[in-house]
Amino acid sequence: MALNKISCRAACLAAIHFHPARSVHYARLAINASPSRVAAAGFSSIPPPADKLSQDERDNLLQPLLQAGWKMQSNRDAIEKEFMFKNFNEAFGFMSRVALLAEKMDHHPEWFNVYNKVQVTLSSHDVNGLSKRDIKMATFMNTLHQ
Ligand SMILES: C[C@H](O)[C@H](O)[C@H]1CNC2=NC(N)=NC(=O)C2=N1
Repeated sequence: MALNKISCRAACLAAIHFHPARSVHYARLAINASPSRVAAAGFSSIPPPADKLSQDERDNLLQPLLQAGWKMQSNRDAIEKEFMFKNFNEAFGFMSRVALLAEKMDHHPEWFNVYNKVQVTLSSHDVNGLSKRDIKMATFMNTLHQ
């Protein structure tokens, strides 16, 4: 039993090394173990991360946004856009409406406002890249600012 436990842990550690973000999932595959044996090896069960946009979703869902003023950031899997308004009041009203959606979605923009300008960056921190949550929020922002 002791050797079995050592080999089980070694397999788990190897799985973590190769793909930490999905360690429990790969650990279970690596040791071909039941949840109870994964738990016995010292791993709690965690859900896999919400999925990043697939290439197909980028081609179909992201493209319309890129044609509507959003740009891919050069150094990370994120999109950005600069919104200009007539005055601060309109800019802040935009931010207030987005803030309500952000709280409802539990998904928050990275943004910078000076007077009538709002610079927005969207990315999903939990998957370290773009997800459908970013598509939804960017689309909503575009409906507020035709
Ligand atoms: C604890 C809280 O639910 C999380 O940190 C939420 C908050 N807002 C978020 N916003 C964004 N853009 N990405 C996230 O992963 C995220 N996670």
